[in-house]
Amino acid sequence: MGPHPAVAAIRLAVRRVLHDILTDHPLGAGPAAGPAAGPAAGPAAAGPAAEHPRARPPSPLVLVACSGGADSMALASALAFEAPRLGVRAGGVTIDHGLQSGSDLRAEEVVLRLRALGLDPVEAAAVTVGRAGGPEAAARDARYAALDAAAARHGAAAVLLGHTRDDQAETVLLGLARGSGIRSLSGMAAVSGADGRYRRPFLQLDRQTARKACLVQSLPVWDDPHNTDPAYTRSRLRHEGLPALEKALGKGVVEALARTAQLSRDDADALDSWARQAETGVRDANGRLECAKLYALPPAVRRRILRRVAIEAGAPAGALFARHIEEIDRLITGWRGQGAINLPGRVVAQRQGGRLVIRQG
Ligand SMILES: Nc1ncnc2c1ncn2[C@@H]1O[C@H](COP(=O)(O)OP(=O)(O)OP(=O)(O)O)[C@@H](O)[C@H]1O
Repeated sequence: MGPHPAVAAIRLAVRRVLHDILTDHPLGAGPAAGPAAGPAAGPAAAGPAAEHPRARPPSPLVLVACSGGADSMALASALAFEAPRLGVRAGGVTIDHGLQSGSDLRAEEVVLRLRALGLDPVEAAAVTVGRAGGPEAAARDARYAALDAAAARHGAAAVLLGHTRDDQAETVLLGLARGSGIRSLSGMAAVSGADGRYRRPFLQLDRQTARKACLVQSLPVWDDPHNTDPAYTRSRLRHEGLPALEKALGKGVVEALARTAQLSRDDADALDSWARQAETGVRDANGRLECAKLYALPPAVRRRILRRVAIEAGAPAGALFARHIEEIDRLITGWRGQGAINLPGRVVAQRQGGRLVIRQG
């Protein structure tokens, strides 16, 4: 008898991503690279193949970022199962955000659970969460910095994250509510970070499947109290917003929102590339932006150019909002002699003799 359908689904999702990682990995290691954690697989086996023609390259290491919650425990269990079959080493990292008393003990517990699955290396990393951008953003920044550091320390080829289709739907709704265009509707990418380090195998999988997979494998999971705390926007969306939408629009809404993310991502990528190409055509011989040529572009392309130029001039991307870009845009499309526009990062935009000048003041 095969595994439970939920377990089969999580394993298949992870297997696909491991295949992608092996294809991208410079060593191109596959099953032929030998046992996952055999003597030839560790760092000791590293070294120029030319010096040791018979030495095998080390098999790539894939880490799972695990909070101990159902999604990432399911992910860890599927990685532990699939990795050795594909000649991949599998490890895990849990981050202690230090936001609740006893979080260090919980992190130690997660380490034990990951080791029990057969993962190696496994570590807990403690971080200090700042305040910038609000509690959720600050925790996320600290977490990714620590995951980056762990990946670099262990020479990991990839870090797997347990975001599900439900998380993706929530992210799309949060983007929609920000009102800042299709890039913010495109949610989380299946592959992101430096050199495509972060992979999200469960983006097409629903949260219930991950939970079920933990249940049938008797994996203990930890429910983060933040996930149900109404003080957090995402938690309110998860427990009030999405259920209300499902009630009004039907069960398929989560799937539709996740599909919207993919479609929006493709559209946003295409528009970004159009804007990159169009930018050279709107500059004069001295490299200055010509207002008449900008005017002739579709608004979506023009606004992308304006945003890029403002960031290049020193405006911090996170502080540059749609209303800033609209104001610059009015220098092109609604010109009535208005004065200079102040942007974040002491950047100033003004129109001078048919040219748009954006620079740090
Ligand atoms: N403390 C942590 N340590 C390591 N990885 C984490 C931690 N918190 C989150 N992650 C990673 O980020 C992913 C998304 O986390 P988030 O808390 O947004 O979603 P979640 O649906 O509650 O996930 P989970 O059920 O795994 O906790 C997790 O699945 C995990 O891969």
